Amino acid sequence: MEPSFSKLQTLRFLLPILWKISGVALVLLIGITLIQAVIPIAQLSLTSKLVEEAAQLFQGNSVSGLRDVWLLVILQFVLLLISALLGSVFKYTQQFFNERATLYFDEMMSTKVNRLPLSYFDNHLNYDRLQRTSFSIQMQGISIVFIMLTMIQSIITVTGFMVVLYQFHWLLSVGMFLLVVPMLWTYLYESKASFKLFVQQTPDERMSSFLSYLLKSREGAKELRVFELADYLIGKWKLISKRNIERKLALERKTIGISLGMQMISLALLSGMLLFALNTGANGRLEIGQYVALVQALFSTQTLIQGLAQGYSNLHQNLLHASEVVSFVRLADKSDQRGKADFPSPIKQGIVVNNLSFQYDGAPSPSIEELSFTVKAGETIAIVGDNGAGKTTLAKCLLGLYSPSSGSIAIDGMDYAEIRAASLRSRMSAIFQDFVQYPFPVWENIGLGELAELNNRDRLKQSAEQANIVSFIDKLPEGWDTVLGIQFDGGHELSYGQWQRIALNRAFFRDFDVIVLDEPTASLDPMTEAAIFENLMMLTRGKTAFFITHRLGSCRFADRIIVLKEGRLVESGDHETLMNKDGEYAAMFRKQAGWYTKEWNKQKLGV
Ligand SMILES: Nc1ncnc2c1ncn2[C@@H]1O[C@H](COP(=O)(O)OP(=O)(O)OP(=O)(O)O)[C@@H](O)[C@H]1O
Repeated sequence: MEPSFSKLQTLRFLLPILWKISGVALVLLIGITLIQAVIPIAQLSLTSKLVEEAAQLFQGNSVSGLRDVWLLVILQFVLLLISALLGSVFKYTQQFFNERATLYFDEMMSTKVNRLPLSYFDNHLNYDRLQRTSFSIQMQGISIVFIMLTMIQSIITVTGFMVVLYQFHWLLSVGMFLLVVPMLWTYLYESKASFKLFVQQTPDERMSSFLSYLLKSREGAKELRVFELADYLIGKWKLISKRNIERKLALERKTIGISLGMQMISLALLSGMLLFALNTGANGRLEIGQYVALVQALFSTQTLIQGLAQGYSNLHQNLLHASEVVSFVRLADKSDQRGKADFPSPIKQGIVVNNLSFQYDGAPSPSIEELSFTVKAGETIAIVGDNGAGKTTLAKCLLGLYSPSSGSIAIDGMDYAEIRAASLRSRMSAIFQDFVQYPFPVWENIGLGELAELNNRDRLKQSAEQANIVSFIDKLPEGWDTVLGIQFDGGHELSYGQWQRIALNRAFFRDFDVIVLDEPTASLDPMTEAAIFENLMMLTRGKTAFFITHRLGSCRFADRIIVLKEGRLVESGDHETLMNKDGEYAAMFRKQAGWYTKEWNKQKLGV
């Protein structure tokens, strides 16, 4: 996939950013580059003079004796010293600039990723793009400035050398110029081919890193041992990695062949020019000092031209990588196209879901279809249904994380799309099935629910009291300051259910109008679960709450139950109404209740 930004557009986007990162460093780097560019030209004329003087001295023809030679040697020493000093300053400034730029681009990417709609993460092509953008930022994007500086330096030096060569004979400068063509072609071919391979290989590289991570991660450790999967997964990883390596080596073989051909042409040209210089010398038209300078100029120019061609091809490749970054950043900017209204807090009337359908990117059919229901402000709604019925999808739509494919959701008559994203988020809270386990202290794990109150220990304690987890926190080795999880030094691991209680508290710590709880008690013991549901009324008083659950007993706490089946709403009403109706809900409820009754015994299972 060819990035959609031209090299010029990419440069126009990048250069002001690089200037912003550190203008002073840029000026310093450019200044040093310019000085370093003319030093070799001065060196060349010094060498010529030095050899001339030395030849005179050795033959006993020198008028001034050693004095002039000494002066030249000192001059050469000073030039080399300046060059070395500037080299060191350049190296440090480069490192400084690199570190700053990496930080800047990493931050820019993380910010942009988090501004993208959640649906961005539902398409595998976007994961490929994210991977490529990260790689391009880390490895390539910011080297553009250094490549350009090196090229400027080489162009100035080469021009100086070309002038020197031209003074000997115009044929030499033309011959040198001819060297550029095959070199440039070769390197450009190589850079285009390797970028194409980089894009092609992204899905395989992703799978390979996923497997490599799984094989070394804590998440995979249990299953890999129980099912003895290590050898199988290592084999799978090796197969993909070998395929990747083979593709890279095939490209390498091809480019080495082409590059060898190019080198032969350039060496033949160079040898021809050396013979020409020797011939000129033999005919008495060159002094020995001039001959030495000429040979030095020829070799240096050849090396510099090679560097220039390589620099140009690197620049080309880097710009391709950078255009990945630019198109990603631009794409993120386009995504936030919501309205400007504020969330109508507190909610007075309620939420109206009207003909809501949502289809995932690339999915063959909608996951929820034509859902219509209303929720009064302050109501607690249970959402139930089989696996894959569309409960979580509906929850994400209710949270404004997904925009409807068709239909709408409105709060107090205001369509979600009209509300500013930040305003909508600030009034919503949620706990998901796969909540995050932050390896931070307890207070931070809970406080993250409402960043503005993160350091308000009194509010944290009050919220923990309401959620009934104070005694649990007090029993932890360092109470509120206990770092959770064992990934880091001094961390204390919790059971999944304990983690869930912390995550629940985080959700309730937020100052919200609407809360969505996706299987909030799935890992809790029956006593804790009962306590939480009894507490739910108090915790959500005056707020609108949705909870998804497979444990239908908890639906008794809901004002209303919404039953989904294959993405459609099939029933809605409170527990009594739905039981009396004797439809889907009643069937599911009886099935579950049967597990706890006398009739459900071993005989029924045929044991
Ligand atoms: N990111 C996705 N991309 C494509 N399809 C998806 C995605 N997430 C879910 N689906 C599909 O949408 C349908 C509804 O999924 P959803 O997660 O909403 O169901 P659910 O009722 O919450 O299920 P469960 O009870 O198992 O959690 C499923 O058929 C699923 O395959």
